[in-house]
Amino acid sequence: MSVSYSSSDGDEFSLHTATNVDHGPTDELPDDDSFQDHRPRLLIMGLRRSGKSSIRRVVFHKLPANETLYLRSTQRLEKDNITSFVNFQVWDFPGQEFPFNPVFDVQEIFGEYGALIFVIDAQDDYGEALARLHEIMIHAYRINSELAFEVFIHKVDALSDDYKLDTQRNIHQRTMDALSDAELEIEPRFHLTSIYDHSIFEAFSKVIQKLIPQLPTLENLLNSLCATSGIDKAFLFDVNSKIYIATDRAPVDMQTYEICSDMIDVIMDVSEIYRPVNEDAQNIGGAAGAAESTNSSVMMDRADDTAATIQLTNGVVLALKGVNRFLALVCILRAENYGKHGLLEYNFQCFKQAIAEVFEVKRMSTERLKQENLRMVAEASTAQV
Ligand SMILES: Nc1nc2c(ncn2[C@@H]2O[C@H](COP(=O)(O)OP(=O)(O)OP(=O)(O)O)[C@@H](O)[C@H]2O)c(=O)[nH]1
Repeated sequence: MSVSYSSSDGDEFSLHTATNVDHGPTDELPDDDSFQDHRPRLLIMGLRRSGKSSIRRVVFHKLPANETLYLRSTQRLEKDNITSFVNFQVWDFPGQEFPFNPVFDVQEIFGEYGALIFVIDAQDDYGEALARLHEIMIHAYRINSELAFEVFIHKVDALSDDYKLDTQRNIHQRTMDALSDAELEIEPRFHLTSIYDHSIFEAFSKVIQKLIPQLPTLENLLNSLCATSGIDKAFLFDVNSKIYIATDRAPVDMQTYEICSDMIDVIMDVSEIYRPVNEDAQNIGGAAGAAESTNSSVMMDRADDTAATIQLTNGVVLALKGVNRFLALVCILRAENYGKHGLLEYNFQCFKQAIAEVFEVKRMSTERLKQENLRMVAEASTAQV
């Protein structure tokens, strides 16, 4: 296997880790609090010990899966602001609380655009969890019919393939029966997940994709890129979380996804080792912070110029290209197609430019919305005077 890296700004390795407790504001969205509260929201709910905090820590905080054994039970609502190509919030709701208790403001919890992820421990008797799921869905739908409902049938790592499918079928059937009894036309999605493999990242990818209005445009761009460059499969990854936000139309098979996702880890690890010495010096303080923080994340500063290729012994080439601070394209292609390097590079630059334009349109519409809000507030206060 051969590995090569390049970066046009002179850094040989420009991917590196950084600590970022709140994941920080971005240039892409205005960062005043009133505005951030309207980020799309992922609500994670489920019974106690079903695995909610483990999922949040593994996906968004890079906690190794086996360290979740030592997590304490969540006592109060925990919120993460995730800053990436789109900003969103993740709310971890304590398992012992019922969200429709009068102490909670249900409008605040369920009123925002986003998804409700309900986690069911598939290793346990899930009767009680199902009853809770149905109750929450029925109530939440009446508050916000736009909410997407996602059911994670979790901890499936210890289950046989047959048992997994039986469990999924059973949970699906019972849920659809409960919804039809309540005369609601909700279409929840069901995902088999575990923090011990890539399934949890794949499930989150699907959840997030549903919340991205630009998804069809991104998919079309990826389709064109693959068709014109001889690429067999391409994923557009959010590098921090390893969630893929879009892929081309070729079916996703787990092995391809895993190898592309692992490539990001390999490049991160190698670039961490070979990070320039002066960056090490700057980051000594940061390293101490990283040890204390559970919320360290991997950032691709200056990553728009990052490129890496890995050639496997079977002739397949994995290519990674940084698209912007948050996104990287990882694709699989045959060695003979990778040989047409100029064509590939040209097409990739066109792709990158198109992505920048897609997000620029979004930034401008967000900016316009913000100006409109400010104008309305100003008008209201003038009217009061
Ligand atoms: N085998 C297996 N165990 C898991 C998985 N995910 C989480 N766990 C374990 O499940 C236990 C409970 O996980 P938590 O994340 O604390 O559960 P929680 O739902 O946040 O619990 P509360 O905070 O009490 O609501 C921990 O021991 C985790 O290691 C998984 O995918 N597979």
